[in-house]
Amino acid sequence: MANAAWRLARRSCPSYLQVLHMNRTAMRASQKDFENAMNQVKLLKKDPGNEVKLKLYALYKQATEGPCNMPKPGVFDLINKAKWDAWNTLGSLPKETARQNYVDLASSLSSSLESSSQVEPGTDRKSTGYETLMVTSEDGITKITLNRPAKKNAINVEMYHEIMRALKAASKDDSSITVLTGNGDYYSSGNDLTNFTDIPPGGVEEKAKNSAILLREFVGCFIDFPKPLIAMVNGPAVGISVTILGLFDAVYASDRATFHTPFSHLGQSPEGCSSYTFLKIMGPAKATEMLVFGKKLTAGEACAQGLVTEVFPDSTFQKEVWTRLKAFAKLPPNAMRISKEVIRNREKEKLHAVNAEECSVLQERWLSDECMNAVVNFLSRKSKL
Ligand SMILES: CCCCC/C=C/C(=O)SCCNC(=O)CCNC(=O)[C@H](O)C(C)(C)COP(=O)(O)OP(=O)(O)OC[C@H]1O[C@@H](n2cnc3c(N)ncnc32)[C@H](O)[C@@H]1OP(=O)(O)O
Repeated sequence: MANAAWRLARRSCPSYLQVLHMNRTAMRASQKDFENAMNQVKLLKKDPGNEVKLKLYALYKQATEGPCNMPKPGVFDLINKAKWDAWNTLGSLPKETARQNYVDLASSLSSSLESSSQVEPGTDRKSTGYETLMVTSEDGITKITLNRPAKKNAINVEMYHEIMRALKAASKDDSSITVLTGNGDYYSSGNDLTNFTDIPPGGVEEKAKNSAILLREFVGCFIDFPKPLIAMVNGPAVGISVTILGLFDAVYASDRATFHTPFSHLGQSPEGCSSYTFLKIMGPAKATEMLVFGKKLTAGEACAQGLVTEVFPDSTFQKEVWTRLKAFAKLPPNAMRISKEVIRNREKEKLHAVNAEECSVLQERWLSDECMNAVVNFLSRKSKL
């Protein structure tokens, strides 16, 4: 119902921006102003963010139905509870005032978001053009560094897109090998769990569908990457940052690194083709311990099981691995690319099918109580891995 209201608030019709600006001077917003404001919201080019969307939702409900007298949703029904809270906060605000406030808010959003969208995209970005990564290319090596150290390099939606962009660029640049690593003490803590809180107008089902599409495309880029792809696992790795290692050509790890895929704890299921690659790499028994029971492996254990190529003491990790990679990068690049093709190509079709299936299972999992409760627990700081 709440989503229906949000959709209603964004229902399409012609633009009435000018009329709306004239009406802003009136004492009270008319029904027509209100409808225009709803259209204005619909036409916003930028997402105003969850807080503002909640405010719009609450004002819409107050303006159309009056004070909130719905039963309060359960504590784990995170999204509907946030909506209920926003509406309930308006208390006995009169319908007319709510309508006027909605109109004012829509108008202010329209001017602030429209003007910020006129700024050239990327003008204040780093020279690399990435917000969440550092990408460098030298000595025949393109290095992609996950760069959200304060968040343990959790992969947010922007980072998923940037990694795909960086991989596509690396596949075409003149480097011969590509390296993925992390900045700070973590390699990556996996999927950014706050990704689950940005709910689109179509609700949680639409969110799950979009996430499955994103995940499939993301993993697809690793399956199809044409040059030798090397992971330098500088610290703990969690979730998807571990599962995709099965699609890399070599994995070098610091002895500080750990490998953890706690999908059952999170009410989720394996991705990154790990339901296929891990079984091939370490056999079903060990793969089950990791993927079903969430056993965390040390770097030594991961190496013994074939997931990691070699482990280095943390104190010499960078020096030793870079010396080796620089030597690899001097090998004839076409020979390396073709050898990778020979080794990997016969598996590609299978890997894409596995990827599609894993994403479709996850799409359902993300809607489960088990998964939603795990995310709520993390966000409310009740649980960590
Ligand atoms: C759309 C495609 C989906 C693909 C499916 C992918 C699935 C997965 O990857 S499942 C794995 C998801 N990851 C996790 O469940 C890890 C959650 N994080 C933790 O349990 C802990 O943060 C930790 C064990 C990784 C580190 O603990 P600690 O050393 O105590 O550090 P903090 O918890 O204080 O973390 C610092 C800072 O970073 C934020 N953060 C860390 N990991 C994540 C994360 N995965 N998502 C969102 N935020 C994360 C943490 O909240 C702290 O932030 P502040 O409180 O703002 O400082």
